[in-house]
Amino acid sequence: MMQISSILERISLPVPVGVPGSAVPAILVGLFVALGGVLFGYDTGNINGILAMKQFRDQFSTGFTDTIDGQDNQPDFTAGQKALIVSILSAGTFFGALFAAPAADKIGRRYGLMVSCVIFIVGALLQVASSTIPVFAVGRCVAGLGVGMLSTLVPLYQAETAPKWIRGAICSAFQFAVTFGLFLAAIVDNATKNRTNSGAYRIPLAVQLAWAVILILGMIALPETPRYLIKRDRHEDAARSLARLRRLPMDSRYLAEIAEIAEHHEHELNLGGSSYLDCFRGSLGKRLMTGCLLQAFQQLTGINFIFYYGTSYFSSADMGDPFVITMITNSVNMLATIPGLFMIERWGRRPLLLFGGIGMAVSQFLVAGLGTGLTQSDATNKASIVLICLFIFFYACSWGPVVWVVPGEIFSLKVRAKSMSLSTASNWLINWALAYSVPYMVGSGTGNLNLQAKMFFIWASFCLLATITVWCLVYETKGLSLEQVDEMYAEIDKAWESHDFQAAIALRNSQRRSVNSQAQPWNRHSAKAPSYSVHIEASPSSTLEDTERHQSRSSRGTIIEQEPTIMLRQFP
Ligand SMILES: OC[C@H]1O[C@](O)(CO)[C@@H](O)[C@@H]1O
Repeated sequence: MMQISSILERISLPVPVGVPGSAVPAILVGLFVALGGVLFGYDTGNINGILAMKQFRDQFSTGFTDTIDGQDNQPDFTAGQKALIVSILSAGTFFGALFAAPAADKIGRRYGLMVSCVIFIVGALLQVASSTIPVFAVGRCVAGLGVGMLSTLVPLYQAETAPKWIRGAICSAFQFAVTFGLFLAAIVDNATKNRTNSGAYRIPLAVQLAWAVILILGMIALPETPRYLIKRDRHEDAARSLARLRRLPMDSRYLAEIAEIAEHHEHELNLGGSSYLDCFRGSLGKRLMTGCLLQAFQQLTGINFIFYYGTSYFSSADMGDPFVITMITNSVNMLATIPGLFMIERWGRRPLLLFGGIGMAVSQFLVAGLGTGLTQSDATNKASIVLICLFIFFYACSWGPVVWVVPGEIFSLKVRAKSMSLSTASNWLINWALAYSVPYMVGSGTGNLNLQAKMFFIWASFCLLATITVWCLVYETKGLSLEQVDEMYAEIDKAWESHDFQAAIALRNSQRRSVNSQAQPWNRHSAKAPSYSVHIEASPSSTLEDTERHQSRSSRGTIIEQEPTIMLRQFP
């Protein structure tokens, strides 16, 4: 950890001028918890290879046989058994995502993450120990609960600890970890598949325990998020946590950020409650719709058609060695996430989603056109594979990561965990529905639609719909603090005008920087670390008008904000 920290110190990060403290601890913390993404990717990815392993089929088959690799009467699973084994995980993840909110609000983001890992470990152990389908399925469902919780809690933890100027990249690291997990699962499955004992499937299943144990051990040392601590009225602990994350002394005047967050939270609570019902009201409802639609459309892009069913699709379409193609698609997926980490901070969330949506739609329309309009040849197959890789590229640098970033940024602290968990649950719901129905849509034979390459017309159309949704609903959150995002939703009615708010904030920040550069650090000579209590100069019934008292608007609608009256009172 120390070494990574000194390496990062040497890498010259383009830290904005005037940002106090160091970003390194928060970056390391954000990257570390992204390990939850490896668990996610590995767990969802390894079943593909395990189901195909001879040792696994011999052990778990209940008597159904099939012709496999040219050999008759091989033990196998019925379609129903396969559907159960594969989709039971998504059922667990869906409920896990929903359960994450009460856990995050009651015991905290940090303990919530630890509990998710413990649940995951129980599920993984059940799978390793199992020798029948029912026990294996229960193990997958329990592990799914853990993965579902993690997929809500990791982006939540990252969003609440990251400095605003690099929050997008840090939260995107979660998706990079997911793709790395998928890639690793393919490699481990391939490495053990020819073993002649139960190690063939038990080793890949046991490997996932390692990620969970490492995550728990790390979480023991990491801080709770300052925003959760504020939510629980533990302002002094919040200041301590922020001081650790920004490497600031406890007497730094920059810890006044705590008071700003607390004041803002108080203000938001005065505007309305924090129940599940409140998540659906007013601008919070609009934000929930944004989060849920983004997560749902991420699955409707058809990405898991490639990652869950790609192997069988490529072999049935006779496109070459399916294992090689799977390795290629996995590598493109992982590598193309890297430019996404930079683009999200350079371009912003909205342009990147629009770019990715259009790119995915065009490439998939072309795959569909090639697959249905022309007679299949070696050349058309190769062209299809290139276009599928292009689709994965557009997905991996945009919709893959951004969809985990935006929900972490758009919700008010009071309902953040609840709204994020509902958004994430939408992702898993559609994931499950597609995992279940796609085999019937592509498959041939009675009862199946035999759509084959026509499937890509469906995915491409969803990509177009997704792009329109982004245009109408997604506000640009790049560079804003989570509290400024709330202000933006209060001020700006139309998503496509959110850019104006960005410009106003940029102006305000540059004015602040010039003031800060002349100011003396608050309480610089204090020998003892002070304790804080937040004193807000507003009546309990304060509403939006209080905020507006501190703001004046120019005739063109630009907000010019004067400093709010926030006092950090020092305990004796
Ligand atoms: O990278 C592909 C993977 O990314 C996800 O969409 C999550 O963001 C998974 O459902 C998918 O398997």
